[in-house]
Amino acid sequence: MSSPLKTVASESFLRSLPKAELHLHIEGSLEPELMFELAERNNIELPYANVAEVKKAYDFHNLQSFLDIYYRCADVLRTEQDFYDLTWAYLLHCQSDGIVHTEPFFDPQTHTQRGIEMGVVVNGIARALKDGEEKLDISSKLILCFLRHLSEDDAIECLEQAKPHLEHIAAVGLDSSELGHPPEKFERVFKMAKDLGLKAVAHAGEEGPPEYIVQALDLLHVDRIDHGVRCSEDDELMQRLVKSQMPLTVCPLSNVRLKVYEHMSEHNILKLLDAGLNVTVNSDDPSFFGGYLLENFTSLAEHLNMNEAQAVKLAHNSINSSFLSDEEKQTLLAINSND
Ligand SMILES: Nc1ncnc2[nH]cnc12
Ligand SMILES: [Zn+2]
Repeated sequence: MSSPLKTVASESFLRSLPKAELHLHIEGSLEPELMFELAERNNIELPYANVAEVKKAYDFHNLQSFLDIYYRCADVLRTEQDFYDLTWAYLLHCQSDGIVHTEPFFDPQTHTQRGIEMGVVVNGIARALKDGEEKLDISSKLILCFLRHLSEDDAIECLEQAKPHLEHIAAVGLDSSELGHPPEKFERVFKMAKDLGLKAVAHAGEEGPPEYIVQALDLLHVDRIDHGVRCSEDDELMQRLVKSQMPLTVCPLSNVRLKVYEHMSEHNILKLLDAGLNVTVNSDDPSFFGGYLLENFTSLAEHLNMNEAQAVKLAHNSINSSFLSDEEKQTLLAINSND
């Protein structure tokens, strides 16, 4: 039997496992301290007096109550250097958590709608990711997400604006308010993205029903499902996910903070793993949800009695489910087995 990880040693063991992060909104890694720094730099008045007040406001009752604050906070991001600083700060967290590869999301429409050009956003993030590769040995692929509360025509325009920057973009994704905005709304734009050679992912089954997961698979032809935890309500879908080994990028702390589950002890991630699904652990919006990747892992050890074998499997799944080449995956997995 694999030993449980509920010991002081668990954190250093979990840190030492090479891991990939596949579900991280770069705007969701904006720490309140950096938010105040950028507000001052850009002469912006924030609706909060200090960091403590910001943290007090991070008391969410569902996805929408979070998104309302999240989009407001992103207003401090104005220049290429702001996007660089945001991304670099996240990469330093990757380094301390043992993340060897990351595939961050960014939400261009949140910025272009405010008059910030696509190039400012992409170039700032991409420059930091390049430095991450060169200085921290952390590889990366960038994912452009469409905001699903906006129209498909807006998403098509966003894809058009991204065309000069495709050398920096590996995939498209779909995020924001899920209920009432099913994947079928974005069938055309996902087809256009795939025709450009991009991979595809979509948030589905976070707050939305299992049917949204089925639509993401059948209509958007995604390569991964983001969240997907509500798949457990549909036996046929569960069997399909096991058979296809479609990756699910699960975000435990996020799900508890947004009340998908009342408490971590109720989370289904290890049940999905033990049922044979290809699940991974991710932090989603770590600055808003109280923890980066390592804290998501330690929380599973603490509240769900995750054992060593489960932790190793989750870490392997993350690397295997990335958009790296098979050869690159093997190199990272070899670090694992040499430990
Ligand atoms: N958890 C989440 N779900 C949907 N959209 C998001 N944008 C940022 N975080 C998100
Ligand atoms: Zn997300």
